[in-house]
Amino acid sequence: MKFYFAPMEGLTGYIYRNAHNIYFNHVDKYFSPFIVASQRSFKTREWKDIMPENNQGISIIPQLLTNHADDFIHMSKNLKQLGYDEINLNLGCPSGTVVAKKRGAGFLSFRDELDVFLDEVFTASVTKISIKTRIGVDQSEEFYKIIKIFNKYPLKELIIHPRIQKDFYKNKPNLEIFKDALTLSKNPICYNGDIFTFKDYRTFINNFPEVDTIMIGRGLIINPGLVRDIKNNVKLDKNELKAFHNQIYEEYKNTLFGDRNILFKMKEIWVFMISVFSNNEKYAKKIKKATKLTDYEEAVASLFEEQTLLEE
Ligand SMILES: Cc1cc2nc3c(=O)[nH]c(=O)nc-3n(C[C@H](O)[C@H](O)[C@H](O)COP(=O)(O)O)c2cc1C
Repeated sequence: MKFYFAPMEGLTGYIYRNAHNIYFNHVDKYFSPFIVASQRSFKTREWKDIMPENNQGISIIPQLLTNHADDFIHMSKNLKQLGYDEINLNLGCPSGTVVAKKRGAGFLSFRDELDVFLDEVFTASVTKISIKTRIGVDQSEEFYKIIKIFNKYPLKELIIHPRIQKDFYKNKPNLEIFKDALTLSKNPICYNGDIFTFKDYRTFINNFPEVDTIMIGRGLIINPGLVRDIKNNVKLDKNELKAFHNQIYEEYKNTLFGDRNILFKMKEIWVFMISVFSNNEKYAKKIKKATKLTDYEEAVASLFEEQTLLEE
């Protein structure tokens, strides 16, 4: 089984990825949070995230968000120059502002335009292209039309998060549609969605033994050792989690300016990671309320000292 770390805007930037790769070296590929493609060169933040020096020893696939073939091709060329030979297209982002611009999952409603877009980017053939997609915008059945378009092109991989845009993260992944995708797709498939525990993984793989690639997002932010647990049955340890946390925190302190920015990044991780701890509510509140680094450090230290990690 291959495991991918899902792209997560605001969370899985290069600082997080590097720390994860040092402490939990069991993920086959990381995907960068999306970069909005355009004719410009990279913004500083984007550049830092994908520059090879900041991703040494990490297998990373950059992701682009756009509905303009010219922009996709332009940025693909820039990425190729940096050594990337695969680019992932984001057709899954459900956010209102992204969808309103016909991007991400919003592009799935404009199937003729999507077809023309793919025709142009595959004709240009700058790098290999994989797609990360939802199964539709308003209804799951849209997927049967969408897959016909994907099947016209030689994708490196089709990563399916079987929710519709309107679901955001509510409801359950639609495994009926996913099952059909496995038979209908001419391209290799990777599954993504709601694998939070070893048990979730087992249940999924019992139902879909033919799947050989799984992408995990929130489950890995909650428990960064989840893939190791699945592969080797080694549980997350509090000391290594603390060391992992400290590495990320120190790096943010070294690269970001001002307590506010550092705390903002750390709090985003804790929204998820707090769930591996027992009795976490009180600590979650303290971390959320922290406005100074010292308050934050105190809250985190007491959490690690006073609570244990939950098993599942
Ligand atoms: C905070 C957040 C940021 C995300 N950013 C991206 C992104 O930049 N690109 C993308 O394709 N998906 C993004 N996603 C979606 C995840 O990659 C993934 O598809 C989704 O969380 C479902 O997988 P999971 O159930 O394993 O978390 C994001 C999700 C969250 C919650």
